[in-house]
Amino acid sequence: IQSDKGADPLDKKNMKPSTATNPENGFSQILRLVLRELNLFYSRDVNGVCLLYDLLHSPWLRALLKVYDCLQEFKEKKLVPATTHAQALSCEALLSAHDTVAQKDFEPLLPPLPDNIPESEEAMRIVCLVKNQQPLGATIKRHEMTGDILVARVIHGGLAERSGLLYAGDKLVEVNGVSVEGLDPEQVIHILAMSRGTIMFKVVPVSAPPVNSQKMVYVRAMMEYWPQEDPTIPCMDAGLPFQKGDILQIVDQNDTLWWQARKISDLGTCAGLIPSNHLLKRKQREFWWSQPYQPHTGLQSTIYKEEFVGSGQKFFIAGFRRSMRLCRRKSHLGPLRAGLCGAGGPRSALGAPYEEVVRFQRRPSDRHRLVVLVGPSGVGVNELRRQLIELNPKHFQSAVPHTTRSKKSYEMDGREYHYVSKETFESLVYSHRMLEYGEYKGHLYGTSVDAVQTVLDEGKICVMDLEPQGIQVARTQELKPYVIFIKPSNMSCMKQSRKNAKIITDYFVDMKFKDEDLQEMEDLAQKMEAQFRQFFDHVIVNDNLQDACAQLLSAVRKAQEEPQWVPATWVSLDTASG
Ligand SMILES: Nc1ncnc2c1ncn2[C@@H]1O[C@H](COP(=O)(O)OP(=O)(O)OP(=O)(O)O)[C@@H](O)[C@H]1O
Repeated sequence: IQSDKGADPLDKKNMKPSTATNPENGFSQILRLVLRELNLFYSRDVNGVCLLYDLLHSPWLRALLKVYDCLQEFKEKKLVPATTHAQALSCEALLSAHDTVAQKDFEPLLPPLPDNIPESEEAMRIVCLVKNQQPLGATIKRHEMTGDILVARVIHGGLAERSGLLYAGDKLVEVNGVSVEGLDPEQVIHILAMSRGTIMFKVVPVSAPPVNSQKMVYVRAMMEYWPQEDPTIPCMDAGLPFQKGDILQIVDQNDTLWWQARKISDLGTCAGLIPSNHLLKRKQREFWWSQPYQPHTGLQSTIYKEEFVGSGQKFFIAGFRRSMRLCRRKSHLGPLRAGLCGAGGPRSALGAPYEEVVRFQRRPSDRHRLVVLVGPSGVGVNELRRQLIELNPKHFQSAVPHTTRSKKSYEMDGREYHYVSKETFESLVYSHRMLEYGEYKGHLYGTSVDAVQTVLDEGKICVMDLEPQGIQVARTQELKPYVIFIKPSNMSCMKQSRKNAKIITDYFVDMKFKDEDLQEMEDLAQKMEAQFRQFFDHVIVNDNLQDACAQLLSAVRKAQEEPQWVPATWVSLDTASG
């Protein structure tokens, strides 16, 4: 450190801004003066001054100040173009690029328009389309009275629609010079199929082309649809197959029977035909009545598991008691549920085939969404739930269930259970405040909406496991559940990963999984997925426990922090995200 004892204190007249001509008057100069001032303090050994002195002496700070001075100097210089012809040159380059593009012969060449068009055909339109790998994207039909071949519908995003030259209602006169008069639509399709390259249509335009003024609607498919298996679809090739749970963008609802839609996973493609809400309901009803009545076989399993006995944690995890879990398995078909919730048998009211959905982003100030885990008995739903809560008990919590059995000496009301009378329990059921309930050894057990809300009101994430029949009851605006399906992996993996897994049943302690148990779990998982997948927001395969737990944590975080598709009825317009 250089000391400059005896230097004058900083005086105001030296604090001039930098100039191009005298950079020494700039920041370097100020730094020099500050250093001189510090020197004085330094000599007086004032605390901390050494540090500041070193800092201001550092080469990097000096280098930075030099750069700053240079920039200041540069700012005052006037910018001049590198060449005086720059403008003229750029103009020339642009014109040259234009000429190169204009003179190029682009493929394919369209045929010249016929020059002998009679005057009476003035109202005709000649449309040339170049066939590529894609279908033309239009369907045709024969007019019942006149026999004319008409364009029945133009598919959104298809070649015909993108050309902007063909409209539903246009009358087809010729295809590639061949008159279509008297032909069947199939014969016209044959001509089209035989044509290669360019196709020329001669059409009489529809007097008022339809305008699609409908807004785009998004729906979740609540059932599956296979056009190949539907003989009533107007054009099988134009059909859009979908599965339960697919999110569809409905682009056209002009036809009351057949809508046009795309899957959101495939928005770049041309739309396809799907049955309208009305038509699908009709099909559902017809199918329903054609089925022989089968009492609900249920999802019961013989596997009854271990009660979780909080392995020495300081916190208490509610909702894992054996009675509650066994009751859930045993009596989810109880007369109360079947009668009240309509979720029991196949003859319960038919749901809507499509559910309108919107993108929903939870705001940080909003309550968390309820996290629901669903899975076949023994797959590890409770193990995963327990692990998640153990990871952060301040953030994740179970709801405290209700029971009508009496409290044991070591239990505390509101900790293991809420102990209530049978009348109170039943009034909760009748007022639809029970998400799930059942009977076990003569007592009622269940989880109430209020118990879940208590957890959510504390700013925590409530994690519960539900029988799939209970999902619909939980799907309300107030709980906005995010449903995760826990699925077993294939049999050989399960045999390996569950080698040491123990299950406690009503009658055996520490029972190992048998092959039949694993097979039953797989069958049950398939049934659950086939019946309820439309309600699953996420699926986790529970093979390796740690992986599954990490996936669960990430899914729960996404559910709370990232936009998700939720039923439109859960969200008022102002909170839906684009
Ligand atoms: N990925 C895994 N690897 C090994 N063992 C597992 C795994 N997942 C769960 N287990 C074990 O399998 C057994 C059953 O799991 P768990 O009790 O969580 O089943 P469950 O799905 O909650 O069934 P139920 O709903 O009938 O109680 C437990 O012993 C658990 O520790």
